Amino acid sequence: MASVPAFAPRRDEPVFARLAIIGIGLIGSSIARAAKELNLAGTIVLADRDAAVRQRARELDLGHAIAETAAEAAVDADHVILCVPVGACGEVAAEIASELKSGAILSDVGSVKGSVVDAVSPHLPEGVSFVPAHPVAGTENSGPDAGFPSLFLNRWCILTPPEGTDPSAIAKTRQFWEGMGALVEVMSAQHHDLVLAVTSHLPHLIAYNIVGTAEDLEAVTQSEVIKFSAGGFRDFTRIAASDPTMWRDVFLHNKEAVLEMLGRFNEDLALLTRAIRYGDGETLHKHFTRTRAIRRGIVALGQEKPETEKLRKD
Ligand SMILES: NC(=O)C1=CN([C@@H]2O[C@H](COP(=O)(O)OP(=O)(O)OC[C@H]3O[C@@H](n4cnc5c(N)ncnc54)[C@H](O)[C@@H]3O)[C@@H](O)[C@H]2O)C=CC1
Ligand SMILES: O=C(O)C(=O)Cc1ccc(O)cc1
Repeated sequence: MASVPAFAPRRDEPVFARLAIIGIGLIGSSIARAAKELNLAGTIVLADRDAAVRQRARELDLGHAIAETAAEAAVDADHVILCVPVGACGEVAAEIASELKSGAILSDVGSVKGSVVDAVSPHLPEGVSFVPAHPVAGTENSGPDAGFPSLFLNRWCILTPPEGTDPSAIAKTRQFWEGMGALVEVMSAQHHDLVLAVTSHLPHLIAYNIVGTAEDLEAVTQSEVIKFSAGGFRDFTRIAASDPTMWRDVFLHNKEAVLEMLGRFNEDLALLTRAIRYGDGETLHKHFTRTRAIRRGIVALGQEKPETEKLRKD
């Protein structure tokens, strides 16, 4: 029987001899699946603080071993990736610090970078490099069953190494993410947090808000909000189903940038509100023409429907 071709080239030699993944949710389990399938790491050890998640990871045969603790998983690892909510990165770094070997590269996948750098850096032992990463790829689902190996294919992964980070550690981390099919870009943590506040964090907040507003209305209109929900509202409900712990942490840890973007958003919304109130069709038409061109530009770049959407299991 012919074997199923891998979604990305399988490596002859792994990038890392030993990879440790702490947090076996959507992102951690996707990395484990991709790294195993594509031979990006010789040995993959996973850990999670939740015993039920560890048990499920064993059943799913994720990686090569499931450790009881994060510290145990970190022993002798060349690359350790924190795949836990942003607010937990500091405490996990403290837990594993004494086990990190000299020359190891510590990384994470948090959706916010500045606060993770601040929380992790004080625990970094001598000789260990920290290369924070953010794969800009995900879904509204969480847990070890939600992951899939092609999640990062053709998606951006942003690295935000603090100044003075060993260039070879950055190069290795880049190689690892490119090995999973990601497109890698390097920028400062501060710039990352500002850009992501408008492209990812604010849209999630808007979705959480509108779905809540609609449900409040539902009491008045019985089931009509759900019954007649058109594409737009349905898309919002998908986003609003995203993990509450993860998103609580994102907003608490990217507070300044999100508040800045929310301020601008409210000002622009006030302009549109005014145009509707005073029947200013020209303003509305001009605005909608501008946003349509933005969408069409994204489609032309081929980024509106990533390959992962077609490959993902629903
Ligand atoms: N969900 C998404 O679409 C994306 C998420 N991210 C980031 O990836 C990280 C993980 O997110 P998901 O995989 O979606 O979350 P998830 O909820 O699917 O998995 C997180 C796992 O971490 C474990 N965990 C929590 N605290 C821990 C601790 N102190 N020690 C050990 N394990 C712990 C949980 O038990 C859970 O199994 C977050 O920082 C998030 O911001 C990044 C890109 C996309
Ligand atoms: O499901 C979606 O539409 C997402 O936007 C997924 C996502 C969530 C958080 C991130 O930091 C990156 C990507």
